[in-house]
Amino acid sequence: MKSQGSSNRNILVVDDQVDIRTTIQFLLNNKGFNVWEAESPEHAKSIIQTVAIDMVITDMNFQKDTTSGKEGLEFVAYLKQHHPKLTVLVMTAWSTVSIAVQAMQLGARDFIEKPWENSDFFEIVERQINIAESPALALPGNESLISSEIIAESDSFNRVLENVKKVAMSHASVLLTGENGTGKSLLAHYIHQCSGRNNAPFVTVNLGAVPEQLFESELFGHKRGAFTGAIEDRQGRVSLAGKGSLFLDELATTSMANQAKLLRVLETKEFEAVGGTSTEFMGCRLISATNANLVEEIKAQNFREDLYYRLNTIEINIPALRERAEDIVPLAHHYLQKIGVEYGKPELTLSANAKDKLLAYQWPGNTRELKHVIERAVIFSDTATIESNDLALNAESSKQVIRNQIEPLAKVEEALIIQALKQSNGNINVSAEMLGISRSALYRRIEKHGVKLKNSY
Ligand SMILES: Nc1ncnc2c1ncn2[C@@H]1O[C@H](COP(=O)(O)OP(=O)(O)OP(=O)(O)O)[C@@H](O)[C@H]1O
Repeated sequence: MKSQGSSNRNILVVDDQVDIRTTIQFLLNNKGFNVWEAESPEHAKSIIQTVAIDMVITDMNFQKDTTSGKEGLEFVAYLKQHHPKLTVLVMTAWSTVSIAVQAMQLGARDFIEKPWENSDFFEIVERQINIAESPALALPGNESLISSEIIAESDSFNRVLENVKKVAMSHASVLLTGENGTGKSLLAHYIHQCSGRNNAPFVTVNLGAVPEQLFESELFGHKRGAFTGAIEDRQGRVSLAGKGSLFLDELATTSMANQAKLLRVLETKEFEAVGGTSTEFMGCRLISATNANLVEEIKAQNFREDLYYRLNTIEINIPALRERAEDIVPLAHHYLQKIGVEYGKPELTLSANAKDKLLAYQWPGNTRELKHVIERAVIFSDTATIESNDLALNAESSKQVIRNQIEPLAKVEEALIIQALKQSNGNINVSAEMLGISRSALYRRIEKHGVKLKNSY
């Protein structure tokens, strides 16, 4: 059955419930689309044979009392195989979002949660129609710029990239997990660039660096005079992100009280600036990252389970660098080339011994640490080849510490932090750089170990 809109774009709605089909038909006709209806995947297949359909929006369960999504998944796989250019959106209940994730792995572009807000529903449809009509929207120059900066040789990191590209097109909240320096921020940016939101801002909030009492103001903004120090109106990050992506880095550092505030906004999609009276709509997509084990943090009652489920529609774990040894030398070459050019030494190479040393090291600071090691080596190298001695690493002793557990790891960590602070005369930026971790990660550890910050060391 077809109902006419004013445009020539055809959307096929597949659902066994007539009221759902009617609601969508009404909504999309109003926006100018022609809507075709099918009550089953079989019916839909016959329509697709005869009509030039632009988009399929399909339910995942077609038999009474089934919730497995099996029929829907088979239908998505069929569409991907026989009509690979067709844009497919799936509809799922909030509790079965995992089915939507499987559907996206099979080729669906995005999902719509039932029950939906009409504005959200239309926004998702419109974004995917725009991407289908103008693929450049999804893959502008920036995408290739960032992807050329991402080194991926190992199977495990390539799998991460595959998943990242698949989820980028959807509106799903993504949680990136992995140790410090594994590339979570880089991939968050990449998700944004590969998404249909890439013409809108990508805004980062490093939650580890936001003082507890300024959390609301940082995220939602404040009005002049709202609190001592609020000398003028300030726009929050959520509103700065607009319809783009908001990247919440160091998520686990958020206090329970602020987690509750964040959750409330995510549930209602509405927020007010501190001291403000008007309600604003949250239109951005959320990408978050943490190096903590949130399941453990939930058990320890440090993290809200309901917030975790709001943020981790799709969770992607980035393996530590030592678990993907194939990436180590290509990454080292990448940085050697890049940093070599910056320092006027473009011809530098790595000796075989240097490569062995890089491969033997454990990389607790992951790719960030590797980058710093190469930078140091470039600065100090006097010859065209970087030898193992030029790398300020001691693979043997680093293994020794892990093998013998000479000191509890926490003690070693504390001692290293104090040493870095002493050497940098208390400068947090320099210390973080020396330790190969972010500023906020350093602050967190300083707090954990109770290290006293002094003006001079
Ligand atoms: N696969 C990669 N290819 C090239 N560079 C990478 C890759 N992964 C990470 N990097 C680089 O390593 C550095 C650290 O990465 P990034 O800041 O994204 O890590 P992170 O996991 O967000 O760290 P943290 O948890 O400390 O915030 C950055 O300079 C980033 O560009």
